[in-house]
Amino acid sequence: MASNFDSIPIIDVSPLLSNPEGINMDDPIVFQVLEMLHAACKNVGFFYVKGHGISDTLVRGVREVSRNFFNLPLEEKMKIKLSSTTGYRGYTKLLDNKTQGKQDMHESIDAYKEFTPGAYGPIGENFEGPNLWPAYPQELKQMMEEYGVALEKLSKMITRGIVLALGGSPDIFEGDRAGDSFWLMRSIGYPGSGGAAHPSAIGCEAHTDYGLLILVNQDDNVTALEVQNRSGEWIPAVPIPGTFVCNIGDMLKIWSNGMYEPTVHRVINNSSEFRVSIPFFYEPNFNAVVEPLEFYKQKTGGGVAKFNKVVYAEYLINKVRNNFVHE
Ligand SMILES: O=C(O)CCC(=O)C(=O)O
Ligand SMILES: [Fe+2]
Repeated sequence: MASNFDSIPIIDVSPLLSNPEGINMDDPIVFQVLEMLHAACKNVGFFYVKGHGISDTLVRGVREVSRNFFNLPLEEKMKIKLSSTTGYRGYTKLLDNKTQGKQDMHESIDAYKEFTPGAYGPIGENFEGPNLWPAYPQELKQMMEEYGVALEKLSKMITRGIVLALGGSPDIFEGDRAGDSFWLMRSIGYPGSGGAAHPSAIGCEAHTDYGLLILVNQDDNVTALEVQNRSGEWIPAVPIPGTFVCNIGDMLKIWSNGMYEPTVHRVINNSSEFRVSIPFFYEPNFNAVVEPLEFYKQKTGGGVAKFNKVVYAEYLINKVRNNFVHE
């Protein structure tokens, strides 16, 4: 449960990356990072990730190239339109995405992990690829693919740190759980208010995210993401150059038996600038069965499960079907 935080902690994760053989718990600096991760997940549900080792060129580059795409005429962008027949991959125009039933003042490109058609039977057909990339900017595909590889690695490492913080086995979320994460990357463009009459001012309605862990790469010059504390106050996630904003999702709540709960957040772009952000959603395996883990049941309430199990793909399809305006 989010506490009455009034700021979002900053965690330098570089000590977790310095040992390629694994995270060394005996190192007091590592230990301190793990403690900070646990406290941030428990009390805030959000933290900035610093020292992540991903090049600034790539982090800024994916935003700039996405911005160039959003600047194209609508008819050009609609050539890669997302629908239920594209596996929910591709472009969604302004106001065609819904959060909590309300239209969002944003446009986006969604790319999911690609998998072999037929790999998951009938339910998998809903999400079969390939991803849809535009002819222009031509470099978007390659940059986003490189970005996806880097962000999956980073998400995995942070997840390991969260488990190790309580003395759990670091690979608890690998293998059948999230070892083959069905991740989603979403490039989002939020128009600036700039005095224009918008039918909706909310870039993204208040919500929690579905998966395990989310890393948001946001423009440096616009503050628009807001995080709700226990008293209902909205705390701005002011951009800190060189960091990602990390938050936890619904599936981590179930797996951790409520040790960690996702925090409600929303996006409002009141600036005059067009804002680009790229959340990377680190998710369970497509067909993972998500239920409270024994390790966390012991830590949270005498071994008793507080939540029912969920098949991730079923959870996802229900969410996604409610999210897009279908014509
Ligand atoms: O744009 C952002 O900063 C975050 C967007 C978000 O919360 C989401 O897409 O789930
Ligand atoms: Fe979100």
